Amino acid sequence: MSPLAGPILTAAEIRGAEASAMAAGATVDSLMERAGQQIAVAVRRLAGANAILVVCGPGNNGGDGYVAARLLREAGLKVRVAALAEPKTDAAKAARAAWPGGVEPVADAQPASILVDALFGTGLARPLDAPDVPLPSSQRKLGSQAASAEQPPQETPASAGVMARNGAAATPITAKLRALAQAATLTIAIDLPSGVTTDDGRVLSDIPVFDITLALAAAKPSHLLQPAARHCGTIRILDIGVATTSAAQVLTRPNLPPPGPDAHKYTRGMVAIVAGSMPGAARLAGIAAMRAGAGYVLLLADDHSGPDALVHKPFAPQAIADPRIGALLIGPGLGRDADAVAKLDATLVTDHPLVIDGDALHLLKGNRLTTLATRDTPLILTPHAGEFDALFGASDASKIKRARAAAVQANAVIVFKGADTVIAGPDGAVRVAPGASPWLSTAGTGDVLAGAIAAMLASGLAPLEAASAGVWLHGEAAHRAGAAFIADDLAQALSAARATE
Ligand SMILES: NC(=O)C1=CN([C@@H]2O[C@H](COP(=O)(O)OP(=O)(O)OC[C@H]3O[C@@H](n4cnc5c(N)ncnc54)[C@H](OP(=O)(O)O)[C@@H]3O)[C@@H](O)[C@H]2O)[C@@H](O)CC1
Ligand SMILES: Nc1ncnc2c1ncn2[C@@H]1O[C@H](COP(=O)(O)OP(=O)(O)O)[C@@H](O)[C@H]1O
Ligand SMILES: [K+]
Repeated sequence: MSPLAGPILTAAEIRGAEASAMAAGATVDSLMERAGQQIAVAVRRLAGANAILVVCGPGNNGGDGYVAARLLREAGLKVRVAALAEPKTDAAKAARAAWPGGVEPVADAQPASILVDALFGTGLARPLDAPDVPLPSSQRKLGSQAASAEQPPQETPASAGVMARNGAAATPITAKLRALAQAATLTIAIDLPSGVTTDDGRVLSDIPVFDITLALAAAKPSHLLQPAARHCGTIRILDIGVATTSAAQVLTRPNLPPPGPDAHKYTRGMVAIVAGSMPGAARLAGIAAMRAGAGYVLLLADDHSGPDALVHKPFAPQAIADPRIGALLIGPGLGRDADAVAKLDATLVTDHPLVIDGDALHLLKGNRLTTLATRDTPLILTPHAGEFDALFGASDASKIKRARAAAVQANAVIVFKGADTVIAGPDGAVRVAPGASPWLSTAGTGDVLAGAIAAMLASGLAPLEAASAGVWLHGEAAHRAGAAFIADDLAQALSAARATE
């Protein structure tokens, strides 16, 4: 059981990885047995001596549930199984046959302190209450081990079940799942919470928020993309012997060594920031750049407020021509007037590595974006959802797909911000940031991020690494800043975030 990290695989990619494992000698049954073993070990650790209810669906996610239930029972735990429908796959049928206890219809299942959701995983195809799934044909083997579990099930007429075959009014699956979850002290989803898509972070049904999700083999996009990610709770990855690789990775702590003994301010990186009609935003970015570790930050603004360490100069084409500039940031508080346009156009003709944020992103629409894409020097764009839609068009596609397409279009690294920030490069590399603090939803935090990224770019990191390091530092600073912080506090907290080894 390892923390959320490593590659992020779509449903098709995980099926490909599974196929490779099978080409190398594994079988669906052996993979399912291994998955069930790992789940049983994890659940046992989490459940203690508490009674467990495993709810199983008709596919291989349900199969994993039957295997885990059998192994947990063999380990002496009180386990009951409830099924939504008879297993459909051969492996799930075999797993069901090997489960020696009874099987209750989910609709009738009494709760247990530990709820294990093995209804659907990567095969979920539609909202939970949409399909006509029949009840298990053999109801249950009462008098078996099930009777010794906490709150053993009572006999219930078949007509009372979810999606009863006689067409009687059905209890919606989601309502039942919510009720079972509410009555449990710990809820554990196998692979994915049932009711979320695998690839794009959508939640198809009104499902509960789980305490823990045990992701099999690797993270999937919906473990990270909102709103699905918030239904996962704490995510742990289980190694089930399937090798996984992907161009998409969970964002992790960057390797940022402290300055060497021979460092000087220019070797640590010089950031220049173009200020505009709201100089406070550019100032915040400047403070953030300094606290993220830049050696020299130049604020191209007419006013002189802010910390003394921040060097001020009025904006002028010769000021941005300084060859020592390692990254030039434009956008925070720039405005969209003629002055802003002139500053942006002067900036775009330099050959400095660029970070473009905020208002400047709106001004890129059309020709400027097309021209920018032909530029060879490093470029990072940091849109929030509104800026992204304005620049690249709105779409229902997954945030990862959209960020990748935008990166190709702009020939730039895209930092698509939000509660689930996605960083994408034109070569298809993707990093997705997990667990951002919702307290970041306050004005000015994007300016702080832009400053942190500019500092990383000026330090010499490649654009994808610079953007990733900036997003990580920003997230770490937010956790350190705690609750109800303001953007100034966040910028301040970057120093401590940068100091972590
Ligand atoms: N990755 C690995 O290496 C390994 C993965 N393993 C496990 O396999 C899981 C994927 O299994 P899976 O492909 O069988 O899909 P799963 O999620 O069980 O559901 C598919 C079934 O549900 C049905 N169905 C779909 N939506 C529905 C709905 N709303 N309501 C009702 N029914 C619905 C669908 O029916 P159909 O659409 O075909 O009519 C089909 O019958 C994966 O998450 C992991 O747990 C391990 O066992 C081995 C190693
Ligand atoms: N609900 C949220 N949860 C986590 N992070 C968030 C949330 N809302 C915003 N953020 C983060 O806060 C920052 C806000 O940036 P932005 O929208 O540009 O704000 P501003 O323009 O006011 O500086 C981004 O880094 C974004 O990823
Ligand atoms: K599940």
